[in-house]
Amino acid sequence: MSTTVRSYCKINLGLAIGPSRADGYHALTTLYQTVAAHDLVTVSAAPVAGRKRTLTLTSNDARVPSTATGDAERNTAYKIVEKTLQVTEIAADVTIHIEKRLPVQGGLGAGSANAAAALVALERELSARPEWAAAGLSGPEKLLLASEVGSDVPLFLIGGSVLGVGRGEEVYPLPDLPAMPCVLALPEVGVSTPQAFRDWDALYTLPAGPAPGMAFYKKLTHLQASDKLSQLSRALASAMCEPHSSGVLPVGEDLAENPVLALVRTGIENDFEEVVFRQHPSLGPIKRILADSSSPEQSALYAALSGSGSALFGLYRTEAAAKAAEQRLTEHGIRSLRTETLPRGQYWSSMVVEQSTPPGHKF
Ligand SMILES: C[C@](O)(CO)[C@H](O)COP(=O)(O)OP(=O)(O)OC[C@H]1O[C@@H](n2ccc(N)nc2=O)[C@H](O)[C@@H]1O
Ligand SMILES: Nc1ncnc2c1ncn2[C@@H]1O[C@H](COP(=O)(O)OP(=O)(O)OP(=O)(O)O)[C@@H](O)[C@H]1O
Repeated sequence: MSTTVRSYCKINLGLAIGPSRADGYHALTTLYQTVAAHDLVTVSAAPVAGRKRTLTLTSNDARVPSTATGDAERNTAYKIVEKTLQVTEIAADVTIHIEKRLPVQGGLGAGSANAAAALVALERELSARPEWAAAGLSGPEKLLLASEVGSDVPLFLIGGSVLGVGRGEEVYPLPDLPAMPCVLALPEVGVSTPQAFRDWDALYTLPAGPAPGMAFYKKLTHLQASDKLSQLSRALASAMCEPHSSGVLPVGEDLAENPVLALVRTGIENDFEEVVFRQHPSLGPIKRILADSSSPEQSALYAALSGSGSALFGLYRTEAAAKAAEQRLTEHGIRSLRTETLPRGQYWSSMVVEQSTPPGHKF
């Protein structure tokens, strides 16, 4: 048997970084949105005699930790499959293949999505065998395993528009924003997420003891940092509620698009831009290319860095505007991907590509 699923990626519509926590993570608030661009993850599982299980991981991309590169244990998909087999006490030979189409270290959560996709595919493999069918994990158990693999993994077990708080792993499904044309700009540079958080701390944390040149440091107190999180939460809540509130829509604005317009009007920002655009000066101009057009109707409704980057995205009102943005990026020699945001229903209904059974197999 083998099951292939689409491993969709995400963008962040606003990301506020809060105080660093005792466990080394940072509190954050973000609105995740799943996007149709994807990798493909194939899992096959076969029973083994005895209790010894084997796990093999292959990929078409040498940058993905795999059995061939000798560090498969670092791979998010490997980790979640291993944890699931341990918890369910299932002895199986499992192979995972990741066909990478999305960038590595792109801020699109592609590696995190691979873990959620591997879990979905593994579940389907297990449920197809009578001897394993009863061993399934509950929804909360799956979210817990996902959060142990990475802060960005649980969102992919929800899909659509998702509120992320805590260190990003505490996720709540939000009413879906309408599907919109989206262009991803994929610069050649990779950005390390831990390094981007360290750069944030370096910018906003005063060094211990008296130091000359203190004026160069900005201090974000614990209180101010917490307030940044609350500000974004308030902006998200009011924007999501706007179509139902007593607010009067400005003339000419489409009600269906209104939550996105309302979000943009609240001034959502990605805090990572402040540090990542300094470290990688080529990225700021790409945001302007995504955002601006000579004709106002072709400008992006919103453009920003995704997560810690290096990918950036633009959201557009029409396919024509998205195509024009793609064209502008091509003219500047920047790789891009034209796609669309993916509401929760479509995320789940289009996830499974195929499930095959070996000849002669009986359910
Ligand atoms: C930047 C985002 O992509 C936004 O969506 C995520 O916060 C990153 O999520 P992720 O890649 O799943 O991150 P994890 O694998 O959990 O953490 C990688 C490293 O990033 C840092 N990290 C991550 C999340 C967080 N809220 N605070 C942090 O400081 C920590 O140094 C951690 O060791
Ligand atoms: N399944 C995977 N695919 C790609 N990289 C992986 C995977 N599992 C672990 N990694 C490691 O994780 C690192 C980050 O890769 P990933 O593609 O998840 O970054 P990202 O898109 O920036 O994610 P995020 O938005 O969560 O920060 C890679 O450099 C790689 O060594």
